[in-house]
Amino acid sequence: MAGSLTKAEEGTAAAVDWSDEAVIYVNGVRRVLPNGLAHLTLLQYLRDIGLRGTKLGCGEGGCGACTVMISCYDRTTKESQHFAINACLAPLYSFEGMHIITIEGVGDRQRGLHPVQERLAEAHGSQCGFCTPGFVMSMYALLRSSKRPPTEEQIEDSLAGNLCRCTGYRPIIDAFRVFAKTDDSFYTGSPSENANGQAICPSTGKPCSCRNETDVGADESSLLSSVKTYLPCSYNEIDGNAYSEKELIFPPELQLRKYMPLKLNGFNGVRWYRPLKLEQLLHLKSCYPDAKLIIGNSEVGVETKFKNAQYKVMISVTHVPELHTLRVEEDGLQIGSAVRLAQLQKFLKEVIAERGSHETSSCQAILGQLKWFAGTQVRNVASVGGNICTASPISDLNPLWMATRAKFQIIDVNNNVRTTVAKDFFLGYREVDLEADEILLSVILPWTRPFEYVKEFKQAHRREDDIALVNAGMRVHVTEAEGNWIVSDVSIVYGGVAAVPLTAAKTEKFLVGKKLDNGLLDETFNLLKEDIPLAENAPGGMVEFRSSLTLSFFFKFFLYVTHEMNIKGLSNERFDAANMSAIQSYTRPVTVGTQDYELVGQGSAVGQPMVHTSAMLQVLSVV
Ligand SMILES: NC(=O)C1=CN([C@@H]2O[C@H](COP(=O)(O)OP(=O)(O)OC[C@H]3O[C@@H](n4cnc5c(N)ncnc54)[C@H](O)[C@@H]3O)[C@@H](O)[C@H]2O)C=CC1
Ligand SMILES: O=c1[nH]c(=O)c2nc[nH]c2[nH]1
Repeated sequence: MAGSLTKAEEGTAAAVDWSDEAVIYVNGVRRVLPNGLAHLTLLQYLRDIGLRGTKLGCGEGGCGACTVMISCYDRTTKESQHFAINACLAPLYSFEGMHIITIEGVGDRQRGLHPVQERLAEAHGSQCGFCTPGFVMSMYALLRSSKRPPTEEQIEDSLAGNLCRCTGYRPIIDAFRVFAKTDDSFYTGSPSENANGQAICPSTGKPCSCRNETDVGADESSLLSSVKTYLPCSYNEIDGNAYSEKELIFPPELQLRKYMPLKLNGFNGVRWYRPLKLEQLLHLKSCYPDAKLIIGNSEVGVETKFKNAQYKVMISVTHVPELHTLRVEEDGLQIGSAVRLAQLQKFLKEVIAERGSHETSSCQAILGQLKWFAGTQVRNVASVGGNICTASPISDLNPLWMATRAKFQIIDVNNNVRTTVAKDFFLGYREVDLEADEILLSVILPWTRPFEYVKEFKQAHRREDDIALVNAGMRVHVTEAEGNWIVSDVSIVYGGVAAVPLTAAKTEKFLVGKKLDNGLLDETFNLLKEDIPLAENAPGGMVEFRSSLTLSFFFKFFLYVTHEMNIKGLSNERFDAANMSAIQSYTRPVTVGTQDYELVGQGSAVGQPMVHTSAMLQVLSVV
C-alpha cells in the first residue's frame, strides 16, 4: 500500500512511492507487521507475539541473552545468509523482508531437541537457564552460516558476546566442541595416532586420552571426566530422523519479494523510513535535517533506552547501495559507511590474503582491532559509519582511521561530495565535522607504503566484548637518508584518554627525522606524558594505570618496528629477546578444561553426573 506524501515531500524530484507494508517471517511463519510499531525492538515484538524464549538481559547488546538468528537473501550470490544478532537493540522494521529464527524455531517439544540443544543439555551446560537460549542461538547461527564445520576457535569467538553468570563456560564450550569436526576419525571411532602410538585428540591435534572418555560404558567406579559425553549428535533421538530434515529454510516468498522503500510510524509520532536509493535518502535528509540515520542501532538504541534520547524521524540506511561500497582501488580501499563490521572483517581478510603485506599494514591493524571489538552479535549489525559518527571517546577504530591517514567522504543533500582527513573529523565530545545537511558516505583507507608500519593497541578489563580503558593506533614510515633509515612520517593517536582521540603531536614532531633507536626512548616518554596528560580526576579513573598504558603501547610499537627493521636488515638496533612477547600478537589457545570426580555408588542419584531434569526444558527455553 502506498503511503501518502507529507507536505515537505511534495513537489520534489525524489517523491517516492513509499510503502507501509512490512513482511517478515518468524520461525517459518509469515507475519505482516502492522504500521505503528516503529518504536518497538525486535525483542519486544517477539515477546509480544508469545515467543518468550528470547530473553531480555542487559538490554544494551552486551550479554547475548536476546540472541536470535536473522536470515536474508543475497540476490547477487543467490544465497541466503545467516547471522546472530541481539534482538534487544534491533529495530523491528529493520528486518523487513527477512527471516527471524528464535529458540522456538530451533527445537520444541513436538519436534524434539536440535543437536545444539541436545548437546548443551547433556553436557551440563545450563544451570539457571537464563543465558541458555542465547548460547544455543549463537551456536546455531554459526553452524548455519558455516560452509564447513567450524573450528574450535570459531566456536569460542562466536560465543564472545554471550555471558553466563552461573553455569560456567567450561561445560558450555565442552558441549559445543563436538561441532568442530576437525578429524573424521573422531566420528568413526578410530582416532588417529602419532608415531609413538599415542592417540591424537581430534579437537586439539595433540596427544590425549579423550577417545577413552567417549566410551560411555567405561568402568563407572573409575575417575571419569565430564568430556566422556563427546558423542556426535547428528540425529534426533525422539523419532530418529536426521535433524537437518527439519531445519527451517529461507522462505521462497522472501527470495522473490521486491524490496520497497518503506515509511512507517510508531508511538508518539515517530516516523521510520527505509530508502532504497541515495537520492531518496538525501531527499529525506533535506526534508528532515534532524533525522537520525540508523544502521545497526547499537548506539542509537542505547541512547533512546538509557539516555532518554528521542528521535522523531529515523532513516534506516541499510538498503542504500551507495553506502555499502567495498572496493579495492588503486590508492587504497573504499569502504561504505553502512558496511557492517563483520563484513569489513571478511573483506579485510580477503584483501590481506591477496595483496602484498607492505600494502596492507593498515588493513592488518584494523582487522586486529576488530577481533576485540564487542561481540559477534554487535559486529553483525554495527557499521563503520555508525562507529565513526558516534565519535565515542573509546571508539576502537577512530584512533586507527586517524593514524592510517584515512579520509572520509561526506555528501550533502545537494549531492556535493567533500573529502576530509579523519584526523580533522572529530571536533569534541561526540561532535563531528558533519553539517545537518550532510552524511558520511565512505572511508578511503590508503595502502601502506614499503617500510611503513601500522599497529593497533587496546587494553580493557577483559579481552572479549569490553570497552577499552585506553586504545591506540600508531604508524611510522621510515626512509633512507645518507645510509640511515630515519622517520619520515609518524602518527601516534590514543583513544580513551580525552573527549576525542588524541594525537601525540609533540612526540610526532620530535620523532620525524630521527633514527629510531633505544636512545630516543626517554625523551619520547617525557613528551608523551606532556602530549597525553591525564588529570587526577580524569573521567574513567585509574589514571596512573592508563597513563602508563600510553607509554607501554608506544614502547611495544617501538619494539615492533625495530624488530621488523632488523629482520629486513634496515637496522641493527639491539633487540632484547626478553621483549619478544611484547610484539607478538596475543593468541589465546582454545579453552581446555576437565572436571574429574569420583563416582560413589550409593544407590542414589547423589554424586552422579546426571543431567538435571530442567536441562531439556532450559535448552528449549520453555522455563
Ligand atoms: N551496544 C553495544 O554493545 C555496542 C555499541 N557500539 C556502538 O555502536 C555503534 C556502531 O554502529 P551502528 O550500530 O551501526 O550505529 P547506529 O545505527 O546506532 O548509529 C550510530 C550513530 O551514527 C550515526 N550515523 C550512522 N551512519 C551515519 C552516516 N552514514 N552519516 C552520518 N551519521 C551516521 C547515526 O545517526 C547515529 O548517531 C558504534 O558507534 C559504537 O559506539 C559498539 C560496540 C558495542
Ligand atoms: O569502538 C567501540 N568498541 C567497543 O568494543 C565498544 N563497546 C561499546 N562501544 C564500543 N565502541
